[in-house]
Amino acid sequence: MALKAISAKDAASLDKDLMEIGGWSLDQLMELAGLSVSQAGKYLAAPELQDYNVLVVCGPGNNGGDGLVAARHLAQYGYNPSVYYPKQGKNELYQRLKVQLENLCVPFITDFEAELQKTDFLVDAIFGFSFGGPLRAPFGEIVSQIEKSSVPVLSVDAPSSWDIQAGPPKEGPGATFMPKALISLTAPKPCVQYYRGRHFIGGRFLTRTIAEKYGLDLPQYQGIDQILEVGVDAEGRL
Ligand SMILES: NC(=O)C1=CN([C@@H]2O[C@H](COP(=O)(O)OP(=O)(O)OC[C@H]3O[C@@H](n4cnc5c(N)ncnc54)[C@H](O)[C@@H]3O)[C@@H](O)[C@H]2O)[C@@H](O)CC1
Ligand SMILES: [K+]
Repeated sequence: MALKAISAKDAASLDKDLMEIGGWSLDQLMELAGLSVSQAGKYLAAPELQDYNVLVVCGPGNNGGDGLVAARHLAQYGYNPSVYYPKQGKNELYQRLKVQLENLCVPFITDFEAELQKTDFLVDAIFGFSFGGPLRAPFGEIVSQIEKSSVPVLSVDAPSSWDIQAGPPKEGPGATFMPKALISLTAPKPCVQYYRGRHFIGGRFLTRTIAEKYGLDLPQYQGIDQILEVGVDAEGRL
């Protein structure tokens, strides 16, 4: 199935349209985005829920917010998530998501290296479509550690450290980062052409009018599913 990509600028503008014209709140969009991430995680993880450790690494923006929501759903499904959130977003929405996780006894860990050793699966919710420029501390070190580990990774919206347009950096942290799975939200970002792995689409809130405005395809989600698996062929086409 072919799905057109959306630039970072259009993705930000589409979000604004959903909220300013479409009647959505950020909480709602983030909830559906995070729900999709959790469904992709469940799809990829082992069926033995109880002993399955999932480490959700969250960045300071809304990509990190999607990770916080996903961690909550994974906990409710019966997985054993923990959250690494080294630069915590200050706004009220992130604070509330954090309280929700604390009430489910989901740990916020500080020793990332030790946690990486015991995790079965990692959700990369560090940066999404607003990432730009070289990685600032502490994220260069975090991405390097993820890159070096053999833990399977699900990246949310984009592999963190990749330029949204131009893909993986030529050198330094992230240059060899290739997550096992990627879930694009609303529409794939242009960097997906450099991606090789399992690819899902999620964020089931696109309307026909908005899809037409941005020249996007409406993903053909099946039934009640919040995600759809889409391929990437040998030439990088979706
Ligand atoms: N319509 C959609 O598809 C929706 C998307 N959402 C999510 O929102 C994301 C975009 O969120 P944001 O715009 O908040 O941005 P991001 O979460 O992509 O990143 C912004 C944060 O990263 C920091 N940052 C950027 N470049 C950096 C660098 N080089 N080194 C260190 N820090 C850096 C910025 O200072 C800022 O704090 C999407 O990718 C998606 O995951 C959802 O939450 C809501 C709906
Ligand atoms: K990401």
